[in-house]
Amino acid sequence: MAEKIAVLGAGSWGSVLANMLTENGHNVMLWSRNKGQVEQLNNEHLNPRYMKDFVYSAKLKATTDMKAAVEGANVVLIVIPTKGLREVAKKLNTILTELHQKPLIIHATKGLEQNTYKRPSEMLSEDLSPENRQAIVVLSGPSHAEDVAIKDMTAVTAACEDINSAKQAQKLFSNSYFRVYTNDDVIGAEFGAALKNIIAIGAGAIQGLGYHDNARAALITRGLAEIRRLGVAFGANPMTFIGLSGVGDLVVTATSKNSRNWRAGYQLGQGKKLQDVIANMGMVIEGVYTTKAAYELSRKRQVQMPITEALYHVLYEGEDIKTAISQLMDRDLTSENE
Ligand SMILES: NC(=O)C1=CN([C@@H]2O[C@H](COP(=O)(O)OP(=O)(O)OC[C@H]3O[C@@H](n4cnc5c(N)ncnc54)[C@H](OP(=O)(O)O)[C@@H]3O)[C@@H](O)[C@H]2O)C=CC1
Ligand SMILES: O=C(CO)COP(=O)(O)O
Repeated sequence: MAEKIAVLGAGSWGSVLANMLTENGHNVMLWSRNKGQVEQLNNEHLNPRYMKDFVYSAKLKATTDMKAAVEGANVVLIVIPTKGLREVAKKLNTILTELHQKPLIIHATKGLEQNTYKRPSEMLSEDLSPENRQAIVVLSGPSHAEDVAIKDMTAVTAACEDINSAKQAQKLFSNSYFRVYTNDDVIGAEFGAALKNIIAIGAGAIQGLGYHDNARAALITRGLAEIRRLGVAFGANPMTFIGLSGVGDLVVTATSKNSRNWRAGYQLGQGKKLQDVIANMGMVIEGVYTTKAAYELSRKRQVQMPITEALYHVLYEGEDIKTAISQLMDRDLTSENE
């Protein structure tokens, strides 16, 4: 059944998901705060800053007016970086109160909030009043916008404690090249999504330094161990970390040149300065901020996250990457399952 869907956020992922939902037959309105971008999407079906050379469906409509986007929508998909999520959620909450609407909320944000260490669904459940929303579903998994845009085969997870809402999201997004599984473990899905970006920066960095396949496999595997440790400490199901929103997303992000986090790490490994890498990316590098939040959270909770800690010292205290790697390798020898 065709649904009316508002998509908030027209960056690489929001715009490609909006396009896919349009092609799935839904009535989609894409919201962006950027007037020029909206005009170009509506008139030329292009969004070159975020998806160079990709031509969007002529049926996809965009607007800078959030109220117009949301009016009549029974689903709101939020695809905003962690840093801007509360600002957008608060604005949405005011609009939903005015419109007396109660849509299903789906989000695709991958990160943890600075200082509070909250997951995106926790932020949304605080800023969107219960009378203005149904359940909150997390859409997560190995899904670079660039691959979905060219209809490459992709599989992701729709996670929600309310499994019927997860199933609703599953139906909306699924098609011949995009397969959605359900999961009821929101905590695991969101920790996996946020923390894999840290390891992806690390994987890029070691490749930028000239290390090879063994090093990357070691980093991914031991990265997964510490992602799982932190997630489980907060109540995640350990099985979720061997699923799409865990190892799946970790593998794609830590091995793909499409990954903003991997590319950032690669440039750092080649000696570029963090501020220059951020300035030149032109898109969000969530892992830079998640590294700080996860490092602080792991210390507070007394969970061992040696790779995250090493990257924190590199990104925030200016430690030389080679020194950080030596320190990681020289730690006391230990058992794999600790
Ligand atoms: N790119 C991908 O392949 C995937 C990304 N994700 C996740 O999705 C989220 C979004 O990523 P992505 O699309 O890549 O990000 P981009 O950097 O490509 O785009 C971010 C979008 O969010 C908008 N935005 C940022 N802050 C605000 C704000 N305060 N108010 C209104 N709009 C805002 C930007 O608007 P403006 O242009 O005006 O700055 C832009 O449209 C991230 O958490 C990311 O980890 C998840 C899966 C895949
Ligand atoms: O989450 C993603 C793919 O699943 C996108 O990762 P990047 O932000 O590193 O490009």
